[in-house]
Amino acid sequence: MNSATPSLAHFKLPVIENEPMKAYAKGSEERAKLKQALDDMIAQGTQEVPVVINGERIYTGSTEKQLNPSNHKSVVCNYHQADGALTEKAIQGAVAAQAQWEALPFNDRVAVFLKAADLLSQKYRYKVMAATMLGQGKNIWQAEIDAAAELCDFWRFNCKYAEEIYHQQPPKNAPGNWNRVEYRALEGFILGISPFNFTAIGGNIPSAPALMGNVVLWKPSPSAVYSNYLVYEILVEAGLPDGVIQFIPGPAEEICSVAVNHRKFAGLHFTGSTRVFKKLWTDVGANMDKYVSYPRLVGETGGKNYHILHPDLDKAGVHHAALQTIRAAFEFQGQKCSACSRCYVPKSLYNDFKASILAEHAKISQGAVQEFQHFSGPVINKFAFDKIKGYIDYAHASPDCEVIAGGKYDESVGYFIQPTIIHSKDNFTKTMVEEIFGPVVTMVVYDDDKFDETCKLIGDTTEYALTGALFARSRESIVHGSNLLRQTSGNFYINDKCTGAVVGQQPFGGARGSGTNDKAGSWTLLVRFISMRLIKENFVPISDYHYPSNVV
Ligand SMILES: NC(=O)c1ccc[n+]([C@@H]2O[C@H](COP(=O)([O-])OP(=O)(O)OC[C@H]3O[C@@H](n4cnc5c(N)ncnc54)[C@H](O)[C@@H]3O)[C@@H](O)[C@H]2O)c1
Ligand SMILES: N[C@@H](CCC=O)C(=O)O
Repeated sequence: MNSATPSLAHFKLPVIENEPMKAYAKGSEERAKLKQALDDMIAQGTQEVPVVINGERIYTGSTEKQLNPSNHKSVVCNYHQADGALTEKAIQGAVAAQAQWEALPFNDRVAVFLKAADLLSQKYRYKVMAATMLGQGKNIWQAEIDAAAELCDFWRFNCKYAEEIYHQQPPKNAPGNWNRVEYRALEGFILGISPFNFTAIGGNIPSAPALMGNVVLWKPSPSAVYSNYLVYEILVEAGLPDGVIQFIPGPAEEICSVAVNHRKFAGLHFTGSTRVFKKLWTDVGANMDKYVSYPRLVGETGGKNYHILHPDLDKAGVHHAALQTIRAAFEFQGQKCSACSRCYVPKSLYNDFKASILAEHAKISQGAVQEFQHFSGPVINKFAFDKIKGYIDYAHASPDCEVIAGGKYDESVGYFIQPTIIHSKDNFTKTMVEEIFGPVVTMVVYDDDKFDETCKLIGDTTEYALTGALFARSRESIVHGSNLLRQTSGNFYINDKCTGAVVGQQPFGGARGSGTNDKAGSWTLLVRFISMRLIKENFVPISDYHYPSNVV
């Protein structure tokens, strides 16, 4: 008999609010505590990160290193890798754990994630931020909005959304009947694959399906293993039962091949590049005859996000757009799927916009993240450095492009690439079309009387449709532009930068090449990981099978 808490009440969640963000101003308590956490983490040296399956921490001896991108001679952790056999063991353990986890009353599952959020908010905030800064190259503010605030918000708001979903019941009952719906987990396991660039996404990838009663194999990014492992241990301390989430860093293709070929593969929760998601989709498609049910494939992928300025902007509006473009293009070195990497400027405003953005660009300081004054830090690794460098070298060599700011790079200590601004005469130059995922933004100029055509160009230029922003003054321009740009992004911003969605405020995601647009940070993501069962209970026995219409 299940030892779950008997259902003796309908519990109400605590009031769910966004995690307050701390400013880390000079002399503040939070800055001192974060500094201490950074110093401690630097002093502790390289950490060992295990595979965790069924609660067992497994040091396989097959290890890879996660480097500090600010100083790539420094090793943040050695992580032990799962292989195919351990992946199979993780699947068996997860599937064995599901029945008891799903049967746990909703409030007991919720309590794990609410407690994890409070543990992160208070006890572990600075440690997880320090791991995100040193391991992934985020400065203080980028670490705060991600590894502290957004992850707390994911954990808390998902509970609120899940409660709202559970309250969705059939509105009508015929006399003598009671119709009810239960929200089952999916049969089998979910494969969760997370990217390097947000610790919060790492935490949400396994947590969202698990909250709904699913069991998950979580493969973190090799460039975010340490912070993701700390997140995992917080979930364990919060009471997550063994086997519900299996933590399996390791060779992605080997792990995914075992998982995607397994009969009990019930779904994929992926965030990462479009290329990888499309490959996984085809791998699943090739195995459809093996599965118990149709797997749920949920993916948030690439972006080639834009800012467009309307000709009706005044000088102040142009300067505001320049400031917001600096933030959207260069925060976290442009390593956000939402980063602004293309900018459309009307001819009449170009000189003012160029003057503003160059003046602001000149103020950007770049360096190691533990030197708090820097707005810009390193890109994540050698692969990214070489890829982004290639786009900059292309621009330097292209007759259609002029590098008007930045354009230099240095990997002698960390993977540092200067925030770079390109002016292109070609609307379809490579840096206007392809995702760069680095601190590079390309601007093109359009004729003032070609706003409508430019809006169409925005949609026709890339495969992506993740985020975009329109800067305009009049309501008429805002309405007109919003309508023309409807299909160009899943997150559309008006007079604001195209990055920075907050859980509970701006559900996040895009369609086309940017993903399935299931919207992380909203209820629509959670419903992808449930399978409803309708229950109709009849209270009144019948005495005859005939219907009145049969009586003649
Ligand atoms: N839309 C969003 O919400 C969102 C959020 C973050 C990142 N992203 C996208 O992710 C990319 C950057 O993150 P990244 O560099 O970690 O992406 P990535 O695709 O290189 O890696 C993402 C995850 O996939 C794994 N992976 C890599 N190759 C794989 C394979 N062949 N099979 C299975 N798994 C594989 C990686 O190990 C990692 O865990 C960018 O394209 C960015 O736009 C999108
Ligand atoms: N949700 C984040 C982007 C996540 C992807 O990298 C934003 O809105 O800036």
